[in-house]
Amino acid sequence: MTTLQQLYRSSLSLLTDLYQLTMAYGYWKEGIAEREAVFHLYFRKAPFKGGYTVAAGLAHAVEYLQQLHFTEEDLTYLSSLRAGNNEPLFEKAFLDYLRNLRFTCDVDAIPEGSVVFPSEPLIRVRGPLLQAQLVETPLLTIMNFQTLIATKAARIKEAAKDDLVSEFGMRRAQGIDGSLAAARAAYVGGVDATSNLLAGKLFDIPVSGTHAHSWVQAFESEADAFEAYGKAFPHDSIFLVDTYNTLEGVRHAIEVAKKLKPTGFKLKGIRLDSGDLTYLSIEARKLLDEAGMADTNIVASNDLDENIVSSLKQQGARINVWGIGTQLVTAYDQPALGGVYKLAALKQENGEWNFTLKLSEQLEKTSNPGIQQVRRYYDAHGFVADMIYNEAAPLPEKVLIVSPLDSTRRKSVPVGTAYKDLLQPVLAKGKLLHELPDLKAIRKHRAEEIGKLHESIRRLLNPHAYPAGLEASFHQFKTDLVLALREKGEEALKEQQAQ
Ligand SMILES: Nc1ncnc2c1ncn2[C@@H]1O[C@H](COP(=O)(O)OP(=O)(O)OP(=O)(O)O)[C@@H](O)[C@H]1O
Ligand SMILES: O=P(O)(O)OC[C@H]1O[C@H](OP(=O)(O)OP(=O)(O)O)[C@H](O)[C@@H]1O
Ligand SMILES: O=C(O)c1cccnc1
Repeated sequence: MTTLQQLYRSSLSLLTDLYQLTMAYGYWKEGIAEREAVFHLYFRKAPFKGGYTVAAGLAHAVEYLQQLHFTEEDLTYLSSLRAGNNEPLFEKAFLDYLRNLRFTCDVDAIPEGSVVFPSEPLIRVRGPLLQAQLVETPLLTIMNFQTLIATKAARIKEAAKDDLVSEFGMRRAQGIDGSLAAARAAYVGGVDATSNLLAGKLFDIPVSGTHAHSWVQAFESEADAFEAYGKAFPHDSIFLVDTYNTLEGVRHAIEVAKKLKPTGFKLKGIRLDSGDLTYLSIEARKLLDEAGMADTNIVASNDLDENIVSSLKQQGARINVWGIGTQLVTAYDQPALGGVYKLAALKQENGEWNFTLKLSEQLEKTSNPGIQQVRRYYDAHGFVADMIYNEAAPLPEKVLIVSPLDSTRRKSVPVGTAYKDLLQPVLAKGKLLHELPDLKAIRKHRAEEIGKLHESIRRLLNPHAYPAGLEASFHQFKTDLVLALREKGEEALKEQQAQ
């Protein structure tokens, strides 16, 4: 059973918006359900005002697509839905069509853990219009959240550098799935462990933890509480020292560690959870070092995020393990990625492609037409530029990349620069082409990818913009299409006004 099925039930096919089903019904009635279509999933802006984004969620997206089928229970529910006139919303023959429906599209995707930039398709779905449309909402649910959290985690790891980071967020997460998906995505993004046991089991993530204030409160004294915990966990104790007075707490931890030492006890760490974390960690470090406990870790928690971690490190805090919850799993400062899934090409009856786009007054909201691919140029130092191009059109030899938001910003790439195309085939006619990498491999990939970005793009505050844009002839094609559509709109308006 896949992890999604373990978590929920055999069919997730109703986990979508009603309008996906009403459009599916409409396509079916129009006789265009099987028309070949191409959709792309992409986002418009890097989250957290950052310079890069970490793609995550693909394994779950693929699991979802592969399980797509409507069970009898699903169909019974759909048959119970009523239209305005109280007739069934969907006719029976359509439900019979859904009963036999399986996902048979081609899916190309950028591997999980890759760094990605606005407008780049993370997933491209090509196949029957009805199917490719139907999966919009769940694909977005999965990819938007995991990509957001993986990016937040990467930023936290950027701040924490070589220190260990543990994800502590379950209690503050957006519901049950929020906590599990966040734990997975945070691990993709670079945190080292989670306190969430089910996430540990399902996704094979290392689990770690300390104890709560209630443990200390449950005993006569703080020292009694530490001693009891120490006896139960002689090799794994991290004492939370701030229930009453932090530095007193550190002294009690040291006394207990000394008392239990003859039994083989070794204090793994102390945790600070309030107060001035710089001052307290420096003082705690002194006390521990004086007691010959230089390898006892100092863990900190308390509403931390990448900015506070960065600042604490700059202030000289002696913390070497970070427990991060709320800010990470809720992506507190930007709780949604805003990824979208747009139709970009549809085969006509004559077999030719019609490249389509969604117009918008805002340039950044006008979608890209065509069958898109992302080409990443790189040199010995790392990534140089990304170019989105239309696979269905010839590529000029001389590469010129145009910013999608400002066509006066252009970058030319010398002929012969090394490149790779980022979208890779994952499903062919709905069948998995090869096993997807496990989380450890995804993490390794993420670390390598971030390592290939220039420092100025990695920095947390006001990063430099990585050059990513549209191939110049593709940009021109899009501009012409936008102008033609606008003209058509204006003519229609004039006709309407003349009537
Ligand atoms: N030296 C520091 N520099 C910057 N931020 C810090 C520093 N020390 C702690 N913080 C952060 O300041 C924020 C505010 O902490 P706050 O004072 O509300 O907590 P507290 O009162 O010490 O703890 P609690 O309310 O849990 O008892 C927290 O996000 C904490 O991580
Ligand atoms: O602060 P976060 O990054 O979310 O990390 C998780 C928090 O959860 C626990 O707190 P608890 O539930 O006892 O609440 P409190 O410490 O905020 O009072 C723990 O002591 C951390 O402070
Ligand atoms: O193990 C911990 O210290 C922990 C776990 C969850 C939330 N806060 C702390």
